[in-house]
Amino acid sequence: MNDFIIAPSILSADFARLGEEVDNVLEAGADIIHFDVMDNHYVPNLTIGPMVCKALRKHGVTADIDVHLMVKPVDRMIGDFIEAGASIITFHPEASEHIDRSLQMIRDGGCKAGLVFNPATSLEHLKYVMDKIDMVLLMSVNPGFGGQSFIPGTLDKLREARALIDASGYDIRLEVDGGVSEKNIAEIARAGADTFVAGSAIFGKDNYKAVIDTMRKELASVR
Ligand SMILES: O=C(CO)[C@H](O)[C@H](O)COP(=O)(O)O
Ligand SMILES: [Fe+2]
Repeated sequence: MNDFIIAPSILSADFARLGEEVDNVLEAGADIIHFDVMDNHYVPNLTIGPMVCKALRKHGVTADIDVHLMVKPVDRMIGDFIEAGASIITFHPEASEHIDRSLQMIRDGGCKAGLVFNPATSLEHLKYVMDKIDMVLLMSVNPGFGGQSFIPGTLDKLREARALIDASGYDIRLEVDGGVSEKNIAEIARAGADTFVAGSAIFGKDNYKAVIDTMRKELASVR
């Protein structure tokens, strides 16, 4: 995998041509696929579930599928997404009664596990589960919709999360999700992120490769 990972969010893809959209964005240079699951309960929107993940695998997608669960309760969906071929499963601490157990379920199922922090959610939980996570995902918008603006306070929070991860000594990726584009990706990387979710910035353009190439060029100026 690249040092920096670009993870297009299929939330902004054309759902009527999803397999083709995923093929195209991977062909254009994306590293992994970000898969947003919303339940109209934990967040005020409704998207796609494990059947769609399974269908993408059946379609021939071999890239990692990064499943971002915005559902409450979360445990039942963890099992279903493991079975559906997810590679990474992240969830919000507010959506689990037993965070440690939910993380363990994900790893026991052979997937990488991560916790997602909303813009106003403290990173406090992290220190108790550093040995059980592979990914920290910081939301840079309030979850539920694509196409929102990046919340600038996320940069300080990224620096805080980066310091905690580095001090832990564990191999944990730091992902950022919401309002990421070729315009701000370098600044976000300088704050400590290494994995970048981008939905509208990529799928909103005609030429996915041109956007991803520009993002890589911007990232190359950081490290
Ligand atoms: O989790 C999400 C929203 O809850 C999406 O992944 C995120 O919003 C990506 O979309 P965009 O890049 O357009 O902001
Ligand atoms: Fe997401």
